Amino acid sequence: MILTVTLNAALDLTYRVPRLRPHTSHRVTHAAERPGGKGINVARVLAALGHDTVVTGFAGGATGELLRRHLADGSDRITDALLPLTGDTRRTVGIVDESTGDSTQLNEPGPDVAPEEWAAFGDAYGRLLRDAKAVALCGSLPPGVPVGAYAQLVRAARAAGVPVLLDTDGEPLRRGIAARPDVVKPNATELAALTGSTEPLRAAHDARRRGAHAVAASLGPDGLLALTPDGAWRAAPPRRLTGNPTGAGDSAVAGLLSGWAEGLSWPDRVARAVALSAATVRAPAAGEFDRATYEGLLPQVKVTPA
Ligand SMILES: O=P(O)(O)OC[C@H]1O[C@](O)(CO)[C@@H](O)[C@H]1O
Repeated sequence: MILTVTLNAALDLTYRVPRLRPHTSHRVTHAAERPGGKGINVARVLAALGHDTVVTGFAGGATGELLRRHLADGSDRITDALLPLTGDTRRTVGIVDESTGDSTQLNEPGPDVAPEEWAAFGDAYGRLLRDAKAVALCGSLPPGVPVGAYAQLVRAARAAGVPVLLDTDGEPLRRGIAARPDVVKPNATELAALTGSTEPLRAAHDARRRGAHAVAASLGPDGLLALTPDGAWRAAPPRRLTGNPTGAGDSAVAGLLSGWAEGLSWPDRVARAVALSAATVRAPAAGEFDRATYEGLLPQVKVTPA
């Protein structure tokens, strides 16, 4: 199975409004809620691609219970190995402006995690790694989890011989990358903040020097840049697609991981990541992908040496 870790899971709420105007009140035309947080989004896409997928992390309180009930309804085909927590799982709110398609995201910080809850996670994670053929560590850290948590989880995966992908930002990324993950998947802003360079290829070289074996940087509508031990590639969709980009980076992670698990070459992995990202932007619900768009775009993704 493929394991995804979401330490700061969320119940994602999406509100659609005809036009978003700050300082005014809005009538919501459509509201949706679903289990979220980056690793859960990755898992949903992996499962839709036919991979046996397990999610772990934390879920607590009434919101955590609701999130787990959604997972248990089976529609996402994900196995729930989330650990209980005393605190209440956070919510995130995405507001989609129907006049432009743009979305505005509000992410709560998340519940406090006690030292004994974090220690219990370390034990459970070690057990889950025994059956994992790859692991993705995704998203922000909730309060109480040490800032070096991802470095610790990367080291544990490497010690267990399980390939590990890291998708986070800020200090947890800076520390995590030094633990030598197989792949990091920052977006352009996160990569620039890490390295101080806004030129993606130069920044990716810097990220590799900091410890990542491979860097796959998502560049929004411009696609993806991969700098790997096998070579460097840019992958771009055939045209700019408009829509809701929430979860597009998570779909890219699923594309990279599923491609790795199926033994695809790096150029084929990045093509899949870009097609899945673009198909997520086009899907009506945030964090899902439109399969027809994905299948139509995949052969049209242009992969060129970088
Ligand atoms: O963990 P964070 O970085 O706060 O991001 C979480 C949020 O990002 C998303 O995963 C989209 O990438 C949402 O589902 C939402 O839960």
